[in-house]
Amino acid sequence: MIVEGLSVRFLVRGAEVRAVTDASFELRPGRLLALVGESGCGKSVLASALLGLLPGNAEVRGSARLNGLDVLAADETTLATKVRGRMIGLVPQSAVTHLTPVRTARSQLAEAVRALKPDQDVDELAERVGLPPKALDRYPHELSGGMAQRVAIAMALAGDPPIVLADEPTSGLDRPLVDRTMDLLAGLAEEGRAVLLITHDLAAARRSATDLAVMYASRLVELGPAAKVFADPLHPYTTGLLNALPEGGFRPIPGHPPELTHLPDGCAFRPRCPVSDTCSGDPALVAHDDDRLVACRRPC
Ligand SMILES: Nc1ncnc2c1ncn2[C@@H]1O[C@H](COP(=O)(O)OP(=O)(O)OP(=O)(O)O)[C@@H](O)[C@H]1O
Ligand code: NI
Repeated sequence: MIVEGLSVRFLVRGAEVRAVTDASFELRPGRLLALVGESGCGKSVLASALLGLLPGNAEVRGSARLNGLDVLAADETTLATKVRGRMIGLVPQSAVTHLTPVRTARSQLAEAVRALKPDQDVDELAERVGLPPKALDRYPHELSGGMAQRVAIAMALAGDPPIVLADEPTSGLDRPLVDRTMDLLAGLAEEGRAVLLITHDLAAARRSATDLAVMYASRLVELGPAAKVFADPLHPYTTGLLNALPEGGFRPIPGHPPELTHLPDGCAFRPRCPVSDTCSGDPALVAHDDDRLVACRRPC
C-alpha cells in the first residue's frame, strides 16, 4: 500500500487538532514497519484513517492505494466489504476485551472465517499462530493473555489480508509474551504480508521491525531500515527516544511535545532540539541516502 500526503485534522469546538500531517510511506509485502513516537503524536489516528474508522469530526486528505483502490476515498460499503478484514486485518490493543465473553474462541474465529474467507480451515489458521486446538474450545476468560492475543491475531488473519495493522498489540503483556507476539508479527511479514506495528516499545520494535518510522507531533520525522535507524539515528528526536531507553542511559527528552491545536509552521521539535540553532526548520521528510528519509536538515 502506498500512502501519500495523509493528513487528518479534527474540528473540536472551533479548534483544529492536527493529528496527522502530510504522512507518506509504503507498506511493503515482507516488511514490518514499526511506527513509534510519544503518546498523542498521531499514531493511532493514522492507523484508523487507513481503516476508515475515524469519527465524523475528522477531515482526511491524501491517498492510500492498494491494487487500484484508494482506501481514503472509499465509501462505507467498500470499506466494509473490501477493506476491513480482507485487505487490512486489525490486531486490537486488548485481545480479551475484543472477544465476546459468552462464546468460545473457536466459534468466534469460525464466524470471522465464514464471513471473510470461508475456504480457510479454522484449525489450520489457529495452528499457524501457535494456538493449540484445545485453547480454541475455551471461553475468552479461560484463556491466558498470550492465548487471547493469538486468538486476536488469528481473527485478524481470518480474511487472509495482505496488510496487518497492530496498534499497541503488546501493551500490558509481560516481556516474554511481548517477545512471542513480536515474533509472531515478524512471521506474518516473513510469509509475505505487509505489517504496520504501532508501539511505544522501542525494544519490541528493535526485535522485530524491518523498518522504523518515527512520528513527532503529527509528522513522520524519520523513516528507514530499522537496523540503520537504531544504529545511527538521523533525527535528534530519534536520538532522544533511544537515549530514553535503559541501554541509552534513561535520559528522557526534556520538555513536552506541542499541542496539536497549536503546531508551529516549521519544525515542531525545535523547542526541544539540542541542535536547533543551526536548523532551517523545514519539517518535510527528505532523502538522506538510498533508503533513509529524515525531516532534519542538520542530521546528527
Ligand atoms: N475524535 C477525536 N477528536 C479530537 N481529537 C482527537 C480525536 N481522536 C484523537 N484525537 C487527538 O489526536 C491526537 C493523536 O491521537 P492518537 O490516538 O493518534 O495518538 P497516539 O500517537 O496513538 O497516542 P498513544 O501512544 O497514547 O496511543 C491526540 O492529540 C488526540 O487527542
Ligand atoms: Ni495510540
